This record gives sequence, C-alpha cells and structure tokens, in this order.
Amino acid sequence: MPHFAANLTKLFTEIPMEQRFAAAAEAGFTGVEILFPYDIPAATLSRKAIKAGLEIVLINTPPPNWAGGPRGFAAVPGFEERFRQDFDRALRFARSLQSRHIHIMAGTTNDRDARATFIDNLAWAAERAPHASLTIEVINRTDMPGYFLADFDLAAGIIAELGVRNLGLQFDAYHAQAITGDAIGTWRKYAPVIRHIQIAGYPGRHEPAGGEIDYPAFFAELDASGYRGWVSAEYDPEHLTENGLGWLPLG
Ligand SMILES: O=C(O)[C@@H](O)C(=O)CO
Ligand SMILES: [Mg+2]
Repeated sequence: MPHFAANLTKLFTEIPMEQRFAAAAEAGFTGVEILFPYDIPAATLSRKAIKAGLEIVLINTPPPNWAGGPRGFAAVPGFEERFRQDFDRALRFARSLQSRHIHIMAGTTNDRDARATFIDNLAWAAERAPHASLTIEVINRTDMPGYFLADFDLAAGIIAELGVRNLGLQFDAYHAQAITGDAIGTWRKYAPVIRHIQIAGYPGRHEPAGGEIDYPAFFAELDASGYRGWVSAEYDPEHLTENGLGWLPLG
C-alpha cells in the first residue's frame, strides 16, 4: 500500500492545529501536509511532527489572503516580484519543516501571457531551490473560478517544456474526476510526471469512499505500479474526522 498522509488544513479541524499531529498519528497516518502553515512558527510545527513521528509531506506557496483572496501568483503577469517573495518564504518554511514538496500555486488569470509567466517563474524557482521538490496542481474551476491551471495537458506540457528534475505534477483525484470524469484513467495517462497524490470523494469532496472514484481499486493500482510517493487525504470530513476513517487501509 502507498504511504498515507493527512491534510491538516482540512482534517482534524475539530482541534487546534498543534494537536492535529498527534491525532493524525493516532489514526494511522504516517505523514501530514499543511496547505498554509504560515500563521504558526515553523519550529513549533516541526516539533509537533517529530514528536508524533510524522513526515511533513507538502506545503503550498503562500497566497496572501486565503480567506477569499488571490490563489497564488506564479502565472499572473505583473506579479513576478510578489511571487518570488512568496516563494522564498515558502522555501524557508519548507526547509525548517523538512517538507518533501512545495506546491506552487498558479493563481487566477486569463491573461494571454499567463503561460509564459508561469514558465518563467517556475524556471526561476527550480533554479533557486535545486534540492526542493516542486509541484503544480490542476484544480477545477467550479471550486476555484478562474484558476489558471485547470487542464492536465497544459500542466504536463509545462513540465515537459521546463524539463527540470525538481518539478512534477501533484495529482488531486477529486479535481481530476471533476475535470475529466475519469480520475483513475487520468492518473494512468499522466503517471510518469506525478510525484504527489491527493484524494477525496467525488462529488462532495468528503471521505474518499462510496462516490464516483473507486478508491480501493485506485490504491491497488498504485501499489501494482510501484508508486513510491504519498497519498494525502485532502477532504472535508462529513462528520467528525475520526468517525470517517474507515477508508484508510491500515498495516
Ligand atoms: O486541491 C486543493 O484545493 C489544494 O490541493 C490546494 O493546494 C489549493 O487549495
Ligand atoms: Mg489538492
């Protein structure tokens, strides 16, 4: 079975962030991801993760105002300086958290120069952080209206064009199902560039069980494929987090 991580921005929100690490370990996760860790000192988060025996798998580049503000700037022309400041901040956090991946958010734009801007900023980031693993994620525009990176061919083309070792695709099965109607088939098609996976039930974005995506079949296929990365539970629990973990294969 793949390694499973809990997304602490979405799971265990019944308790404060600092307590979610122990709860995740207790539930059987061996890693965690935090979309936006920037409100809490990295040293505190790192201590909690170490104490719980958890690897920190992923953080996002900081959008300035998650509660309704922009979704990053990497593809937004005119915001190059802002992107670079944000990226350096993410890099400092990632280093002290020893986070395996940094997800670079493209942002919301339909500017004709967005692709070129994204390429330039990603090239800059890949060179600036040669030892970091960077990811880009395809996100559906129903959930995130106007998000630039909403197409798998576009993402794969950008990764191929850059051709750098430290950039790959973050595959969120929920967004894939929303966009293509076939999450598992989409994973198969883009598997060579996928280095991180996130899961949630579709529709609804709740527990990864019982919706359109056959997760037991997906996990078996990941296993058979030799996938060595993490699978992160990034969903909005329908009830108490602990009560909805029947889908998590343990042991
Ligand atoms: O799927 C998502 O929404 C996240 O993985 C993310 O990074 C942006 O919210
Ligand atoms: Mg995701």
